[in-house]
Amino acid sequence: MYHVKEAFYSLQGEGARTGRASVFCRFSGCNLWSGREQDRAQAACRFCDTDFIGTDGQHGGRFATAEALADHLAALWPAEGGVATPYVVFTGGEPLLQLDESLIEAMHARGFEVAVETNGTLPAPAGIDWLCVSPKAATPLVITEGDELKLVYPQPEALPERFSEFAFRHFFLQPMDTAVLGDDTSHLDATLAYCLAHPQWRLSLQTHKITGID
Ligand SMILES: C[S@@+](CC[C@H](N)C(=O)[O-])C[C@H]1O[C@@H](n2cnc3c(N)ncnc32)[C@H](O)[C@@H]1O
Ligand SMILES: Nc1nc2[nH]cc(C(=O)O)c2c(=O)[nH]1
Ligand code: SF4
Ligand SMILES: [Mg+2]
Repeated sequence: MYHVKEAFYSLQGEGARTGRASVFCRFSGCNLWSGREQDRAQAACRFCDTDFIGTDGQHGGRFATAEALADHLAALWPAEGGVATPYVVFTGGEPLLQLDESLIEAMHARGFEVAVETNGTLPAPAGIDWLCVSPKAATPLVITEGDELKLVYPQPEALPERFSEFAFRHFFLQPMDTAVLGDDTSHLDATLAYCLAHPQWRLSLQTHKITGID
């Protein structure tokens, strides 16, 4: 059974594929935080900007089979999609708690390219076309290669230097959004300064928050 908090059609807001039309599948649950505010201060990941509890969001639900979930997600891609390759982004919560080869194959069978946004602490199934790893604090990474490493910045326990030798095609720093923590500090200036001083790293802005799309 797959548990999906929400699914929606939008533009990828972050990283190297910013602006690309995407179906998002947000799985329920995470291995680094319960998702409850009272647990945040003790969690392994403490700055999460996302509600991933339950299955009650838009187009959320419980799906018994990979085929059923794949049909549900494929239906969110516009019928007049033209020549663009359909694209699905599996996120969460932590998608690698639930994503498996059957679901990836079912999306490929429907013509989709498959992207994943993961915290990198769990092994990835075969067949992923675009893998984005976003390391969290002191947690041990089991995925040390992929397409992009997108580090939320700053994290005193996860300095960029720790990851700069890993085998990723792109290295991004994304300013930590602390609004969800009731804090209006901007981490943009520090992120800009790091990227300017270390050209290996590129700036990733959460453009969906700037534009107000999903
Ligand atoms: C909500 S997470 C879900 C996927 C996966 N659990 C992970 O952490 O990569 C999606 C993306 O949002 C980023 N993110 C989460 N909270 C953020 C925040 N407060 N500011 C900036 N990026 C954040 C994560 O680092 C990750 O790249
Ligand atoms: N537009 C948009 N782009 C995104 N990229 C990663 C997201 C996520 O929450 O994983 C996300 C999201 O929630 N919305
Ligand atoms: S690992 Fe990802 S989903 Fe889990 S709490 Fe952190 S940012 Fe949120
Ligand atoms: Mg998000």
